Amino acid sequence: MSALLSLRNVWVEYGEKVVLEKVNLEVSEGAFLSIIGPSGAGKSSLLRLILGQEAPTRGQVLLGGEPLEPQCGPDRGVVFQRYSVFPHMSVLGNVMFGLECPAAPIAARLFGSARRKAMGEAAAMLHAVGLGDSLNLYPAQMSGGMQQRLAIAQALIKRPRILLLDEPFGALDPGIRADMHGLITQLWRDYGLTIVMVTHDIKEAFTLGTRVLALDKRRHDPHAPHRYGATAVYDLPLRTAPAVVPPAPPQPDPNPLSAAAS
Ligand SMILES: Nc1ncnc2c1ncn2[C@@H]1O[C@H](COP(=O)(O)OP(=O)(O)OP(=O)(O)O)[C@@H](O)[C@H]1O
Repeated sequence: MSALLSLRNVWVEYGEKVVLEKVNLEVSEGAFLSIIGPSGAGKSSLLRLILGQEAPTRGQVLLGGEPLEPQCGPDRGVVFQRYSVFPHMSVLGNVMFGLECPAAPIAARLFGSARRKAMGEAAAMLHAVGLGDSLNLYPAQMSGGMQQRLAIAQALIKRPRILLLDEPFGALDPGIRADMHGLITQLWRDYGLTIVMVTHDIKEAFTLGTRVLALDKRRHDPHAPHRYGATAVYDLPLRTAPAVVPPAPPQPDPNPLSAAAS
């Protein structure tokens, strides 16, 4: 099977500082790739390349066999550790924005049946992430775990081909983190997602991932630490299904739009 995402001899350099060198990576559709490595190894830089926020200084990044567009498109969704939701919008508004903005780029608002359809779609996605009863709340009224559920819904509503997670659960308490592991596993299965996740938590990397990639420097120059960059030092295939047992799916609200209409 051909790879959904390919990195071919990718380098990231800032002036004389080499952050990543000779990174070669093929990620097949449906994979859950965890990326680990010491602080400063270039894990977030790698995600920014896949997101299209940055271009490699050498090499190529291909999505579906095509060179990546130089900006983030709807084919890539991303969830950061925090602050990725709009604080001035309700939960439903946050997710609808992802549908309204591309469909009506000037007003960022749909009307009539198109709006009702978008509302139904956004409400269904919020049910899937366990926020079906919170459509009218604002982010400030929600816990960190709920905000991350919202960030995931916001990323998934555009049906990305690949979901990028940058330390998505790093700021959460252990219990909430375990719930989120169940949720992301459930969504990965239900939506047939391809996921690339950066984490500092090695247990999390091995529990969730079907494959773990470790970035680190192979060569060091003690007199010029910036001279060599990190690369993939280990690439461990684990299994085809993650070890986490997903929780029972949330019960859908029989009439999700009634809460949203108020
Ligand atoms: N715009 C930039 N200009 C110069 N150096 C940069 C820039 N962006 C990142 N770097 C450097 O690239 C290196 C890798 O940073 P990056 O954030 O990708 O590492 P990381 O592995 O994600 O680290 P952490 O685990 O601490 O989040 C760091 O040394 C950082 O200082």
